[in-house]
Amino acid sequence: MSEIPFRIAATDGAARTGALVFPRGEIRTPAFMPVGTAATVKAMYAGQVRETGADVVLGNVYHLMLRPGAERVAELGGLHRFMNWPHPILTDSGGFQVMSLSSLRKLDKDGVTFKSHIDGSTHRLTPERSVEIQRLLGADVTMQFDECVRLPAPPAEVERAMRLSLAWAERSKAAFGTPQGRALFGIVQGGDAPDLRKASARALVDIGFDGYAIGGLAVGEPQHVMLAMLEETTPELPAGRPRYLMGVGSPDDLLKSVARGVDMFDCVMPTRAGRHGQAFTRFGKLNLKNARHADDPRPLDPESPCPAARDYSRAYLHHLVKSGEILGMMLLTWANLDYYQRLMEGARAAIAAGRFADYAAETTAGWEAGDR
Ligand SMILES: CNc1nc2c(CCNCc3ccccc3)c3nc(N)[nH]c(=O)c3cc2[nH]1
Repeated sequence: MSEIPFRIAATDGAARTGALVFPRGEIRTPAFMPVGTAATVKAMYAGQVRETGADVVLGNVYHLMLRPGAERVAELGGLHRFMNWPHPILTDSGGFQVMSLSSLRKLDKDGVTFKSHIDGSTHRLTPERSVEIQRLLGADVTMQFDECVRLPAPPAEVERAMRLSLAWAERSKAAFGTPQGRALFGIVQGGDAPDLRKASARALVDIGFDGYAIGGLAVGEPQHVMLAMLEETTPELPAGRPRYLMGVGSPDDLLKSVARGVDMFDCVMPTRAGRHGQAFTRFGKLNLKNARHADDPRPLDPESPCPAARDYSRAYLHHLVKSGEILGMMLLTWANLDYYQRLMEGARAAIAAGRFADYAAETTAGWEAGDR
C-alpha cells in the first residue's frame, strides 16, 4: 500500500478534514482541484491558480496523449516543468474523455480504440498504456483506467462496465508498480445500483489502492441519486484513505458531498462558467450577460480578498462579457476559482471546529438570500 500519508486532523459526522502529503507538497482536504485539460487551467497562469489556494491541478491522459504527446512532455521534463506547476498533479486516465470526446471508438475487454477529435488519427488506450502515459507525465496521483457509463443505463450494461473496470483496476495496479512518492487511485463504478456500488468498492479495497475515487456519477443523474450512491459507497471504503468524487460539482454538490465523507473534487464548472460570463459568489450565481448588471457599480463581492471579485464593477464585467473581451473570461475564471477555494477553506475550518452543519446551512442561506 501507499507510503503517501493521509493525515485526518478532525472529523464532524461523516465529514473529514486533513491532508495528503506528497514530496511536491500537501493537498489539504476537503480539496477542490481545478481542471487543467491541455496543461493549462484555462485563462489562468500557474502562479495565479496557486494564489487562489489550489494545492493540486488535474491533467488528462486523453488530451495530452493527442497533443503534444506523452513522450514529448516527458522529454521536456514532465508535466510539472512543462506547465510550470511545481505542486501535486492528478491525472485522469482517459477512458471517460474517450467516451465523451472522441468519435468512432471501439471498446473491447482489453481497452479502447478511438479516433482523435483533433485530427481523426487512430489511437488505443489500455490500462497499461494509460498508466505508462501518467508515468511519462509525472503524475503524483495516477487514476486507474476505467469505463464510465452514462445514466440512465440498463442494469446489465452498468454491471458489465463495473466488472470490466475491476479487471482494469487489477491491470492498472500491476502496471503501476510501487513508485516512490506516487499514489494510484481505484475508481468505484456501479451506476445507480447500490449492490453494484458496494460490490465494486469491496473488490477495489481487496485489490488495495492509495485512494478511492467514486466514478460513474455526475453523468446526468439527479443530485439526490448521486448523494444516495455516496451514502451506499463511502461506508465500504477505508476511513484512513482519501475519497475523490469525480467531476463534481456545484458549490451545493460540494457541501452535500463533504457531509457524506468525500475529500476531493474536480469540476470544469468554475472555469467553464467563468468563460461563459457566470460568476459564483456568496450571494449565489450571477449571469453577467444579464442586462440588469449594465449600470451596477458594485463589484461581485466588496468583501472578497480576490481582486477579480473586489476591484471591478458588475457593469464593467457585463461590458467585457457582452463585448467578448478576453479579460472578461480571465476575471470571472479567477473570481470563480477563488470562490471555490474559499468554499473548501471554510469547510476545512468548520469541520475542525465541529460546526460543518452550521457552515453548510449559513452558506446555503447566503445563496438563497440572493443579490444584495
Ligand atoms: C462531469 N462529470 C463527470 N466527470 C467524470 C470523470 C472525469 C473527471 N474530470 C477529469 C478531468 C481531468 C482533466 C481534464 C478534464 C477532466 C470521470 N473520470 C473517470 N476516469 N471515471 C469516471 O467514472 C468519471 C466520471 C465523471 N463524471
